[in-house]
Amino acid sequence: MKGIEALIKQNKSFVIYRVPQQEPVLMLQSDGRLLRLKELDELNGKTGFVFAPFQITDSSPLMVMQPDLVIEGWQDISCYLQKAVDEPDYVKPAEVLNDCRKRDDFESYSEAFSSFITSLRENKFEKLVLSRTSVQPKMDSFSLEKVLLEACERYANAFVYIYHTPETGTWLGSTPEILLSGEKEQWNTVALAGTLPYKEAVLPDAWNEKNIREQQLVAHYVKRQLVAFGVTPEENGPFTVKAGELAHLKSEFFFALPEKKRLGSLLSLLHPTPAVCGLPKAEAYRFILENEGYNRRYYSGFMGWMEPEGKTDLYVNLRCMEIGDSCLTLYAGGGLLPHSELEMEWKETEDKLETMLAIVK
Ligand SMILES: C=C(O[C@H]1C=CC=C(C(=O)O)[C@@H]1O)C(=O)O
Repeated sequence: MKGIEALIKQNKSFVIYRVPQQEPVLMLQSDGRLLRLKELDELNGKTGFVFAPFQITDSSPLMVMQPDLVIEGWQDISCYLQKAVDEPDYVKPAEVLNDCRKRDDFESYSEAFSSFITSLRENKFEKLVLSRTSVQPKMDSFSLEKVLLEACERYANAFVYIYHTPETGTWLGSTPEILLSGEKEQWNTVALAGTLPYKEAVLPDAWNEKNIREQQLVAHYVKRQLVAFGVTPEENGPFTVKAGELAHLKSEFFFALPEKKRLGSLLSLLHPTPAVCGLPKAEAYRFILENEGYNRRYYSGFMGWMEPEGKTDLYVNLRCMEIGDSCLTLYAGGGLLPHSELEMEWKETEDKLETMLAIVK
């Protein structure tokens, strides 16, 4: 079925997402006039589907969709998509914003790696996350619906989504990392970091010091930011979790939120966590923007439904790709510490890219 492609051709602003253990939801804003915000704080008091970049710019705006159509469950979503194919009301073709992003070879990764590692070894940073892309040709047989269903099936514990607006282009991903989730008095976030291949259904029990330290830095940061927001979290972990063919270390934080109208302010304290950026935060953020050598756009941003007086499910945009006309741009990164080694870090990005590669092959 070509329903999702039809919606994109009609340049509709929509998202289909599936929170783990929940029914999928399709949301569409038919007037296409989504909120475009300049700062995360502007999310305070807002309700809608948020799509936030790593860095807010004119070409990667912070979008909030306020849908006028919401459909739950595969069956009803499929019926709607079928109707979209038949719809004669063709609006205007979607502009191809960025077909193929670059910087996906080992050479440019190793150049960036050496500037990152030099700064780490000079003790300018405790941790830095270096990321890259991998550009893949889009096969004629490529079907967004098939890829989306495959992602939902394979990655039962992930937040899976496809998102399209004229401003952002089309993105699809399957992420294991909660940024902020909850309702009423029960809220939670996580510190997810450290990566090992998950082989033959056996979770690793021996993590090396580098992985433990990487995750610890994220956990300490998350706790600090929550406390700075006036929240006292209960901490659980770290323990090993599975995410596709990978294992990570995860700590969970549970807390009550007295000021639900200030979710945007809490998000600006949390984002970007050292799972995608580094420490110290402001300096690491600047360093990445200046030295990584490409534009992350929405990779390592966050997305999901936000509703201060209802239920919120926001996830970090990892294990994702940008869908162009002829290419797919896949994204992945990994945390570097002063002792990180080039080949091992490259291999880790390859393993992470496999999450998306496995469903588009
Ligand atoms: C930055 C990514 O993963 C983060 C989440 C889990 C483990 C990570 C790591 O081991 O480096 C990263 O912090 C990515 O998938 O692109």
